[in-house]
Amino acid sequence: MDWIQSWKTTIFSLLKDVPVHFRPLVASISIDGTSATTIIVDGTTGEPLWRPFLYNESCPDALPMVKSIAPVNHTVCSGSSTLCKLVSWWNAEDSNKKSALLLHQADWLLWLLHGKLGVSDYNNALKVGYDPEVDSYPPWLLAQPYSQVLPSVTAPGTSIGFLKEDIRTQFGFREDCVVCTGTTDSIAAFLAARATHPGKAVTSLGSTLAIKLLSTKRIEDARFGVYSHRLDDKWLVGGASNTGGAVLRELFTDEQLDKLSKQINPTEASPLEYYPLKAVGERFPVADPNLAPRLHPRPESDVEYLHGILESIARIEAKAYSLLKDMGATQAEEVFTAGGGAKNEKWIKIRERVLGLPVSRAMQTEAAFGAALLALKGAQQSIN
Ligand SMILES: Nc1ncnc2c1ncn2[C@@H]1O[C@H](COP(=O)(O)OP(=O)(O)O)[C@@H](O)[C@H]1O
Ligand SMILES: O=C(CO)[C@H](O)[C@H](O)COP(=O)(O)O
Repeated sequence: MDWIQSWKTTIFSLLKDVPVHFRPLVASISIDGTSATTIIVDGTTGEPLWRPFLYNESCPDALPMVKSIAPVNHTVCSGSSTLCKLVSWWNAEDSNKKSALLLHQADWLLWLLHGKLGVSDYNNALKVGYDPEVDSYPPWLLAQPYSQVLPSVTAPGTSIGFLKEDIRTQFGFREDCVVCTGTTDSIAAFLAARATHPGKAVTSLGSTLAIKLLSTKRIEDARFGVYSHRLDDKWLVGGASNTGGAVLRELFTDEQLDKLSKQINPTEASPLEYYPLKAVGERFPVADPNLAPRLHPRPESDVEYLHGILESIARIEAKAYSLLKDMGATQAEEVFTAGGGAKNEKWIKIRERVLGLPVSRAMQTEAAFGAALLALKGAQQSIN
């Protein structure tokens, strides 16, 4: 799969999808990307020097070196962190090091639109080691030879520059349309839900299960895959599990999910205990690269099977919130749901029972809505 080409094709086809009469009204653009999806590019041309490292790829070869330089249990101390990907590339590659530049997926796509290489945001940069609290890369990271490839970092939703002239004229966007720094996919989903008070949380039930709880306290512990993203003056505490919709999609079509779910009685607990994963390895609430998927025994009834899987995913979610509480985060009091799983009303009822918290579908379940809110913020800053 040529990921780079497919992402590029997608971004331009999305621009084409904007109705022609709306294009002159677009004041700003921002993008959210999959967190820790990492692209090493040539710092002059922006062309990738290597295939992209996807968010769920692990680079265990780099872990001992990363652990030897980073503080104990820092977020980068996980095989799938952006820093492990960078170190793994750095150790394997002999040429091109001098001209290399690291970008996250959102940074690279935004670059296609604004043309200024080397800009990121403090959400995407968290997993490469950026410290959003002091707003800089830490000294232990800057002391490394590969620190030269790190991008500059600004707050999400900061205007970077105008939409490139050739794109603007080709598609008919306005002259002063600005392109703003973005964020990660699950933070965008949190923003879309418009949850602004500590204690409010968003669970994104997309391909994976990502949890974000608004907290006044920052928590980070790689032993459990827990980290905190900065959200203005507060913290989005949470993590991402490898369980989620991608496992469901391997077993059922979306139509089957819809039909079978309708037959589930959500008030009854399923006795089936699974750990639904697509492959070996879990990140949160247990960080265990060797955790095996558990999807057996499979009952004859598909309704019972799906009930067991949805209930098991809900148990993982409950364990995650309970872990955050034990670690001192602001206590979760309400959970909004985003992503493709948010439309499943029966699952919401199951989760409400298992979590012991009010659970509802977010008003906006698309992460893209959160990215649009960041674009709005950037546009407002440009005007002021
Ligand atoms: N009715 C449903 N109940 C539960 N999950 C669903 C349902 N319909 C779709 N899904 C899941 O939603 C996922 C897609 O959600 P989406 O937010 O688009 O994912 P991504 O994280 O890839 O952007 C699929 O993996 C699919 O299994
Ligand atoms: O698994 C994911 C990719 O779909 C999660 O959304 C992602 O890992 C969450 O990361 P972050 O908390 O940095 O946004």
